[in-house]
Amino acid sequence: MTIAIGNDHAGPEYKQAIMQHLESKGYTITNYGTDTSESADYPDFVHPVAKYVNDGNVDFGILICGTANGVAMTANKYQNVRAGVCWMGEIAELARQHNDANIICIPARYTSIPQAIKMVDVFLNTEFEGGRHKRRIDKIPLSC
Ligand SMILES: O=C(CO)[C@H](O)[C@H](O)[C@H](O)COP(=O)(O)O
Repeated sequence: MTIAIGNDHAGPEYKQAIMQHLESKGYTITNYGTDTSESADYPDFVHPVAKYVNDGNVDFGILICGTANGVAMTANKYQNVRAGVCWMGEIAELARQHNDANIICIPARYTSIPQAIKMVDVFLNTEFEGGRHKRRIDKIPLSC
């Protein structure tokens, strides 16, 4: 499974821990985030991650900023992206089961690294349920 990951200055440690965890499990990850705590602008790394997911070049994206709102807002500008803000395992599970989310957005300043890793594991290992949820996600894109 291939993954694109990105983060701003709020989350380099979270990104490193998630990458280390996933690489030890055999995932292929491309890193578009910053590796320092120097102030950075989240759209600069969200666009490459979201574009890769949007174009089907990777299976999933992982985005990290302080609240997760900025990265989610930016990523959801892309037609084929469904980016969900997640703060606990059950929300990450439902983001996949009900929303077919293809990017998980993690609020580094409001969750722990172990919790973030748990959410990512759940997210990557949960299938979309389809059915009524497929009908609903098909209504998300703007037709105008
Ligand atoms: O949470 C964020 C965007 O939704 C970002 O992580 C920003 O860093 C956040 O807005 C805080 O900004 P600051 O420059 O770290 O004060």
